[in-house]
Order: sequence, then C-alpha cells, then structure tokens
Amino acid sequence: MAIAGRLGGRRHRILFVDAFDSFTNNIVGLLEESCADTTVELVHIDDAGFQKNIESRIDQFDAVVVGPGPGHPSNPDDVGFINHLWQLSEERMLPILGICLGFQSLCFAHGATVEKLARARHGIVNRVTHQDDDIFSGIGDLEATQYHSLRANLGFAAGDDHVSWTPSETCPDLQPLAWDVDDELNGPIVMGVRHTTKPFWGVQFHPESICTNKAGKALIQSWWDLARDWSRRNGREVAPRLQEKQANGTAHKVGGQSNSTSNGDASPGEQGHGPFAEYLLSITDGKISFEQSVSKTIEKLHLPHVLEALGLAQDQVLVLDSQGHPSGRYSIIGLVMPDITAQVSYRVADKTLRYATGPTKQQSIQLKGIEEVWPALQDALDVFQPPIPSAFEKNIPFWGGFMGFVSYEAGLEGIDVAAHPSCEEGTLPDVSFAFIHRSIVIDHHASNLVIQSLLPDDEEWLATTSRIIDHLSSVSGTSDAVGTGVSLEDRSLDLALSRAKVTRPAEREYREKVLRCQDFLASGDSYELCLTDETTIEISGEINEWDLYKRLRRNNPAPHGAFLRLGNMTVIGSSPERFLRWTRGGQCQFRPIKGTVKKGPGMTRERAHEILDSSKERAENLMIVDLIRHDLSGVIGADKTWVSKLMVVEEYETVYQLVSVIEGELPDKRAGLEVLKSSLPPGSMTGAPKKRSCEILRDIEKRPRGLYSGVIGYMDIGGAGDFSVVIRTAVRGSKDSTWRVGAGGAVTIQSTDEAEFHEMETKQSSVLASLFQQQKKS
Ligand SMILES: C=C(O[C@@H]1C=C(C(=O)O)C=C[C@H]1O)C(=O)O
Ligand SMILES: NC(=O)CC[C@H](N)C(=O)O
Repeated sequence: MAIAGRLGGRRHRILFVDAFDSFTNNIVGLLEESCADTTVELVHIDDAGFQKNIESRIDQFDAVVVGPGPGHPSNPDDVGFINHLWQLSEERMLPILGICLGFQSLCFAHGATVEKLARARHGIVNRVTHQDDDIFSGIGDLEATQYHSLRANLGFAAGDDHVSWTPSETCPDLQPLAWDVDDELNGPIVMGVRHTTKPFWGVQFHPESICTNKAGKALIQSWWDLARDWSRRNGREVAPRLQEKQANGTAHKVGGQSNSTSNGDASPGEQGHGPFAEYLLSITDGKISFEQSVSKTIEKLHLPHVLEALGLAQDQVLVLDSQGHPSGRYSIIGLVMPDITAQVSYRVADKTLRYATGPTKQQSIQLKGIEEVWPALQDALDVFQPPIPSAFEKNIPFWGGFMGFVSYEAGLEGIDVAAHPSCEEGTLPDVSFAFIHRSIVIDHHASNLVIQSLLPDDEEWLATTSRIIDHLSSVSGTSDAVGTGVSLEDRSLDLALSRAKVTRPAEREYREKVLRCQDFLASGDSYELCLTDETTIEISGEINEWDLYKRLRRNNPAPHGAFLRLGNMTVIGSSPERFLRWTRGGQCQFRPIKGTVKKGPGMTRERAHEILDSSKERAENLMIVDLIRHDLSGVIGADKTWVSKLMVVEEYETVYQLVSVIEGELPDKRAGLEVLKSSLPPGSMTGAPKKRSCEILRDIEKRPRGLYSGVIGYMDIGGAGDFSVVIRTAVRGSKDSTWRVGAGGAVTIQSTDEAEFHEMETKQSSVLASLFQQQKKS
C-alpha cells in the first residue's frame, strides 16, 4: 500500500478553491500554520483550464479546501466548479473540507436546501456547541466568527441534547457535528457536518477569523489528521507534479510574494530604466544630489505660516498636514516647480500614463492597465538612491519622491471591477503624483523642521528657505490659534460661501439605498457594504482655496489633513484615517476605522464606548480587520501579518471612532508599493467581500466616487510610504465651480436606514459645517 504523506521529502499539497472571498489568504495562512510540511495552492472557482482537467489536477493534491464567498451554492456563477467536486468518482476520491459557502455547497449537493436566515450573521462571534467528536475531537471550547446570510437546512432538527441524530430523509448521508443554539430568532443553526461514507467535511463558521479562538486552529489540525488518516487507510496516492504542469498550471501559491506584474511599455526594460524614470533623470541631466538643512527651534511655528511666508499657498503645491492633531506627528510640504517637477498621471477611462513638467510637452504612453503604472513609479523611485551623509536627519519619513493620490476607481481597476460608465466622461486623473525634489518636513513631536532638495547645486534655495524659516520662528505671536475677531479672510470666504448652492443627498433616497444594500446582505452577496453619497457645493465666482483649507483644518483638525493643488485638481481634507504606512525598516501598518459615534449634547465618553462596544459596531470593525489581514497576507504571507490593536475607541473633533491596527513585516524595499496596490480600494470604504461589494455599490450608488474613497500620500526614495483614506475631504477640478464632498458609512444587517442616514450626515457635516462656520461652535 502506498502511503500519502511526506515520503521521499515530498511536501503535502492542499488545493484551496477560492470563491472570490476577502478572507481567503487568512485561511491559506491558517492551513499553512496548522498542517505541517504543507504547501497550499490556490485556484479560482471560474478557472476554465482547471475545470477542464479537474480530475487529473485534483490527483496532484492531498486534500482540497473549498472556501467561503458571496452568493448561493445553487448559482453556478457563485460556486463555479465547486459543485463538481462532490461528484468525484470512487477512484478519484480525496478529503475535502468546505468552509461557509463551501460548507453550504457540500450540504446542497447532498440534498439540503440552503435558505436565508431570519437574520443574517455577519461578524458575529458565538459559541459553537459540539460533542468533541470527529473533526471537533479534542479542540476544546470553540468561539467562532460567523459570516453568513444563508443556512443549510438538512431536514433534521437539533435534538434537545444536540447529540442525538437520525439520518434525515432529505440528507441521509450528512451527519451534523456542531450547532449554534443561542440565536433565538434563527433557532439552532448547523455549524458542522461530515459525510457518513466519503471524506467530506464542512463548517459554517470561519476558523481563520481574528476573533475565532484557538480552537479554530485545533479544528483544522484535527481535520488534517483525519484527512491523512483517510488517505492512508484507502491507499490513496498523490500523482507526481509534472514540471510542465507546474509551469503553466493555473493554481498558484498565495501567502508568499504575489505574482509579479507584466512588463508594460512604461516599466523598466531588461536593462536600465523605463521611459518615465529616464525622463525624470533627464530633468537634472542625469545628476542626483541630496542636501538637507535642519532647523530645530520651531515650537512657535505653524504650517500655514511656513507656506505663506514661502509664497507657496496660492500655486501648485502638495501639503500633507497633521493639522496640529495630537496623533499626527509629521507634516510634509512638497514644492511643485515649473519645468522641474514632473507630474505623472493615469486615467482608468483611457489607460494612458501621462507625464510632463508643465502644461505643455506632455508625454504619454498607452498602457494595458493600472498594473503597469506601479512598476513605472517604483522604477522612478529606484533611480534615486540617496547617498546618506553622516550629519543627515535620517528619522524623518520623507526625503523626496512621489506625493499624490490614487482614486477609488483606480483601485477598482486593480480588482477587476469595471467603473461606473460615467467615469468615461470625467477629465480628472485617477492616479496623480508629482516627483518632489524640494520638500519641507516638520516633525511636530521633536519640534524639528527639515528643508531638503534632490536637485544638484541647490544650496542657495536651502539657505534662503532656512533664513525665512529662522526669521519666522523668531517672530513672536506667530500662532495657529483662532483669533477672536473676524478676519478679512473670513469675511471674503463668507461672502463667497453666501453664494454657494449646496445639494445634499435626499434622505428618502439614501434610506432606500440602505435598504437595497440590506437586500444584498440578506441574500448572501455581501457581509457589509460601505454605502456613500455625495454633497456638492457650487460656488460661482472666486473663492480662496487656501483660506478655505485653513478654515477646515482649524475647525476639524485630523491627523491626515491634505491640501493639494496638483495638475487640474484641488483637494482640501481632514481625514482621521490612515490607510497604510510603511517604513524604510520594513514595518507596515493599516489603521482602519469602522464604527462612528457623533459627539454632541448628552454623548459622554462612557456612552460612546458603550455604543462602540455593541455587537453592531464590533461586527462592522471585525469584518474589515479580517479583510485587511487578507489583503496584507496576500503579499507578505499570513505568518508576517498580525493585529496589534483590535477595536479601540479614538476621539476626534466631532466623532468617536472604533479603530484597529493591522501590521506586517515587509520582505524588501519594494514590498510597500506591492502592498499598496494589492490593497486598493481601502477595505474600510468597500465592505466585504471586496470585489462583489464594489460591484453592488457601483450599481446602487450609480456614480464614480473619484478621489473620495481613494488614498492620498507619499512614497519616498528611501523606501518609506504613508497614505490616508480620502474621507472628510472636498475635491474640485481646477476649472470647476463645484466642490464634491463624499460621505457614507458601513451598512450591515444590524443597521437601520434612519441611523445610517444620520451617520452619513454626521460625517458629511464634519466637513460642511467646518467650511461654512468661521469658528467651530464649542
Ligand atoms: C465612509 C466614510 O467613512 C468610513 C466609514 C466609517 C464607518 O462606517 O464608521 C468610518 C470611517 C471610514 O472608514 C466617510 O467618512 O465618508
Ligand atoms: N462567508 C461565506 O462563505 C458566506 C456564504 C454565503 N454567501 C452566505 O452568506 O451564507
């Protein structure tokens, strides 16, 4: 008898069948961690090549895990070839574990009906009652996260003791192994089954979720033991992996580095650099320099004064501003210099990369798609390897490099979701970066200001700028505080704003959209949907954008403020949410916010904590934490990914928010950009599973989101990066009289349409009220 196992040094192989879920890489990680000497390979449910040769392909694996996903097991589009797996012939038989949708598919194929729950269970953590039997044997008490709208009805009920079981007429081959018996509305729900004669098992819950206790891992180990045991007893041999099959096989490993992107026209060639990097170099005749000047006495200095004293406020400029918020440490000013600063942009609608140092002489390259934009940017960063002099201020995060943004639709293109058709009509870019040679970085904690340039022979600018800043710091009374009187600035802003026409989302329509979202949540197509809408502020005539921004930062300070005048766009924002930061040392961090409570009369800190500790808010946050763990592990591996903060309450000017922190260790300098591109659009702005949720939201919202829901930040030549989520932000095209302010919130099955409307209003008015009021009313 041949024994399947680690014979002759062969590693075990588990095939993971992915139904386009946003938790896949977490399961792959759990399998790799729990099943020793095992490689997990992934194939999508719609992989035609795999399906064509399914039997011979399956022969090459020790076992299969069929994953969770949106939709219903009766819908071929939702499960692809999964349903065929349950029909494998006797000689091809192998152990299969179904998780959630995979579990439902197993039940469905064996006679169960799969029905909507009376109330869906998304992000709910609950006890799973089991009898310490079969795959549940020895795992201990199990607390597990559930993400399902549907349930398998096997034609039998849980016995009072949850042990007794007689085969049902409809599903004679399935034996229940576990139940959730605590949900009064739904009644007992089957949580685990096994096939009575075949090596098929299934669980309705998610063993990989961050909130499932350690019994989740024990369950996988127990399944793996039983699976190998079955193979041994049945003399199953795993077919050897042929070299050529591996080369053009469709299954590929996840959990390690993601696939490299194809070389497009804008990417670096075999040798040397691509055309964009070469273009950047040509601006300074191939010369690269690095000079810094450090000023240390800046306690009294405030970012707006620096900008104004240097005459930067009224022209193209990029400012990432921590707005005096205690949790924001650095502010960065990137100077846009005529004929020197290269601006590079990309539009989803025409897939064209454009770059120039000014409005004329624009170069353009037709790309295959967004996947070719990233290598072009990385290539340009690689050109500038800074020599580090000893007196160098190394600790600041930005030495020079790209500052700019990526829109929501650019993120959609990356996950293969078509943008709303009206995206074609727009003229604003979806990716827009300036390569910054001259910059000023303020470290508010260390009271440090660094002036730096990548331009050769730029000492004069460094010296002049340094002198202006020294002078500013010495002038007493330079204060960021709000004056008591009404300034001239405020008067002219008020005049301009008095002509503004504000159009807000209508309550009835918004609430209807919330209900439509909930239909999709109830049908199993999504577990959470971040619904958004847009308020427009039309201002005829001139308005001073910089003054408007100063008002916003004064009234609604947040750690990720931004003032960008870049190309044909102006952005003023005060975002509280970091999307992704990575350091030169290889640490990376996501900080999703999910869960919002409005401040106001009667809302105490304690009450806010109580609300944010509710099942509704925690479920909302948990789903995004699991989603972001998946996004990050897809690039760096689950073993290099961890959650350092789970659902802590943070206080902002107008709201309390529930925040989690997901961190990881990057393998090399280029991985930061890899993580960025693989995680867009930000999970906190989509919902889960990401791809299906984005398709649903596009069809409900019926408009492109543009920069709102995208990211703003920098990528530095030394290998660091930091991006915020674009929320609480107003955007306009420079020739446009209309500002757009997006706002929304995560809709879950526990939401009410009324409360969701008010949450959206709260977020939208954190920007609107801040723009229209001279001073925040305390
Ligand atoms: C959608 C917005 O915010 C997002 C949704 C949040 C929520 O649902 O609680 C919180 C922060 C953001 O991730 C917005 O501000 O417009
Ligand atoms: N997480 C899942 O796999 C969900 C399965 C199915 N779409 C449901 O909602 O019940």
